[in-house]
Amino acid sequence: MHTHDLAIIGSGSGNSLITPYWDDKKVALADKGIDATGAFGGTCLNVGCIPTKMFVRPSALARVPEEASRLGVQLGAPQADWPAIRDRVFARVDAVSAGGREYREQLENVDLIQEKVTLTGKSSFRSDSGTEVQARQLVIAAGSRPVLPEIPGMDLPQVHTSETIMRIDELPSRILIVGGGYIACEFAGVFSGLGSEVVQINRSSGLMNQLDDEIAAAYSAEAEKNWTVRYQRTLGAVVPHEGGQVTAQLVTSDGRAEEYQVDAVLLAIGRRPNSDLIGASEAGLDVHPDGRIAVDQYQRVLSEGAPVAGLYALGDIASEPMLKHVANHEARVVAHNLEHPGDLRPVRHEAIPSAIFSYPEMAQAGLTEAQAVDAVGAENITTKTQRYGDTAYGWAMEDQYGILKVIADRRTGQILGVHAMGYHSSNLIQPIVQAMSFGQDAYTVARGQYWIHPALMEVTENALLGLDVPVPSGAPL
Ligand SMILES: Cc1cc2nc3c(=O)[nH]c(=O)nc-3n(C[C@H](O)[C@H](O)[C@H](O)COP(=O)(O)OP(=O)(O)OC[C@H]3O[C@@H](n4cnc5c(N)ncnc54)[C@H](O)[C@@H]3O)c2cc1C
Ligand SMILES: NC(=O)c1ccc[n+]([C@@H]2O[C@H](COP(=O)([O-])OP(=O)(O)OC[C@H]3O[C@@H](n4cnc5c(N)ncnc54)[C@H](O)[C@@H]3O)[C@@H](O)[C@H]2O)c1
Repeated sequence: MHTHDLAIIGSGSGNSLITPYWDDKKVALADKGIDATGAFGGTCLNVGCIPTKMFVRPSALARVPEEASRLGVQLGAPQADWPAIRDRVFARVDAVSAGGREYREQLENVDLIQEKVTLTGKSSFRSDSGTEVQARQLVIAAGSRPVLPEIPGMDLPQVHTSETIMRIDELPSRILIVGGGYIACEFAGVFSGLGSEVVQINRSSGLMNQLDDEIAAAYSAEAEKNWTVRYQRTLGAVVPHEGGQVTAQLVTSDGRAEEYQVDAVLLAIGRRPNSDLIGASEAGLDVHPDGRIAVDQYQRVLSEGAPVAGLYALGDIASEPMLKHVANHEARVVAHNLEHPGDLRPVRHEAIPSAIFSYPEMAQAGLTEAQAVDAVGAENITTKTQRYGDTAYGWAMEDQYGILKVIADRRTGQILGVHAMGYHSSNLIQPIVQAMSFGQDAYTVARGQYWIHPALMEVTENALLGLDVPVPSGAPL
C-alpha cells in the first residue's frame, strides 16, 4: 500500500488544508458527500451557513412593507416566489460545490475518495469499497449531522432536517418547526417572513435558552409576536393526513396530546459529531460523552489522554462551538502544525462570537451575565443594556425592540461579554469582540476612537459608555 504524506477525512473545512506546501507531496481526501445530496464541500457551503443566509435575506425583504408602513411609506404586499429563491440559491451553491470537486479530481497530487471511510488505526482508514489509505499525517474533519428523534413517521417525505428543507418544491402554507436553538429559530424567521404559517415547538420554556437570559427572554417575546410558539412540547409521531399534509402528534410536558396538520415538519433538535461514523472509539481515540473527539490545544487527537503525533481533528467533530469561523480558525492552525511539526501553534478559543440570523437577529460573544457572576462575583460586574430605540439611528428606524448588552468587570473595565438582539446585531457586536480579543478595557474602546454620528453603531458606543468602569489615567477624552 502506498503511504500518503497527508490524508484528510472531510471536504468542508478539511479541504482548505491542501495548501501549496503539498503540491509536490501525495494527499488523500475522503468525503462521502452530504447525505441528502452527495454534495462535495461540507455543511457550510451546501446545507448550512451559506444557503440559509441566502434565504434569510429575501425573507427579511418580505418584511420591509410592514416596517415601511410604520415610517409612513406604503409598499405593495410582498409575494415570495419560492422556486425562484431556491433556484437562485442553489444555482450558486451547487456550482461552487461542483467546481470544488472537479478541481480536486484533476489535481495530480490529490487522491479524492468519494466514499464513506472508517479508521483502521491512528494513521489509516478504509473506504466502504475497500480502498486502504495509510498516511504520515491524518486530519479528521468529518463534521456533524442532525439528530433525529426515534419516533414514527421520520421517513415521511414531509419530514425534513436542515439538509433537505431548503430544496422543497413549494413554500409550505403551514410548517411545524421542532426545536428552540439556532437552526429552528433561523428557519422560523425565514418561513414566517416568506409567508408560511409557522408553529415552533420547544421542549423547554423559552427559545434560544443558551443565550444570556435577558436576550433569550426578549427574543422569545418577539418570536411569540411573529409566529406561533408553543413550549414544553415534544414531537411524538408524524402520520400522513389528507391532501398531502401530515399530522404532527405532540405530547405536552404534562402528558396531554396535541395535533397540528401541516405541510412540512422541520426537525432542528441539535447536531451530533460524526465520530461514530468514522469509528473513532474503535480506533482507540478519546471521545467525549457528547461524541466530540478529544484534542489538545494544538488540535492533536488524544488517545488515553496523550496526543497522537501526526493525528489532528478539527471543526464540528472536535469542537464545542459548532461554528464555521471556529472550524476555519482550527483549520488554519492545523495547516500550520502539519507543515511545522517542530513548531506547533495552539488554537485560540477566547471571545468566539456567533450570530443567530433569525427575526430579530441575535449575536453574542463571551460570558452571559449568569456566567460572569459565577466567574467574578455579582459585586464585581457592571452591565449596560442599550436600547437601539434610545439612539438617533434607532429613532430613524422607529426601532421597537433592539438591545445591546455589555458585561464588564467593574474593577478593571475588562469586557466579559456582549449580547444583542436587533437589526444587524451581528455587525454591532464586532468592535466589542475586537476589544475582547485584544484586551482593551471598556472605557478606552468607547473613548479611544471616533464613532460615526448618527450611525447605528452608536448603540455599541453608548452601551460601553453606560458601564460603571474605571477611567484609566490619561485616557482619551
Ligand atoms: C442549517 C445550518 C446553518 C448554519 N449556519 C451557520 C452560520 O451562519 N454561521 C456559522 O458559523 N456556522 C453555521 N453552521 C455551522 C457550520 O456549518 C459548521 O460548524 C461547519 O460547517 C462545520 O465544518 P466541518 O468542516 O467541521 O464539517 P463539515 O463541513 O460538515 O464537513 C464534514 C465532511 O465530512 C464528511 N464525512 C463525514 N463522515 C465521513 C466518513 N465517515 N467518510 C467520509 N466522509 C465523511 C461529510 O460528508 C462532510 O462533507 C450552520 C450549520 C447548519 C446545519
Ligand atoms: N448562525 C449560526 O451560527 C448557526 C446556525 C445554525 C446552526 N448552527 C450550529 O449548529 C448547531 C446545531 O443547531 P441546532 O439548532 O440543531 O441545535 P441547538 O443545540 O442550537 O438547539 C437544539 C434545540 O432543540 C431543542 N430540543 C432538543 N431535543 C428536543 C426534542 N426532543 N423536542 C423538542 N425540542 C428539542 C433544545 O431545547 C434546543 O432548543 C448549533 O448549536 C450551532 O452551533 C449555527
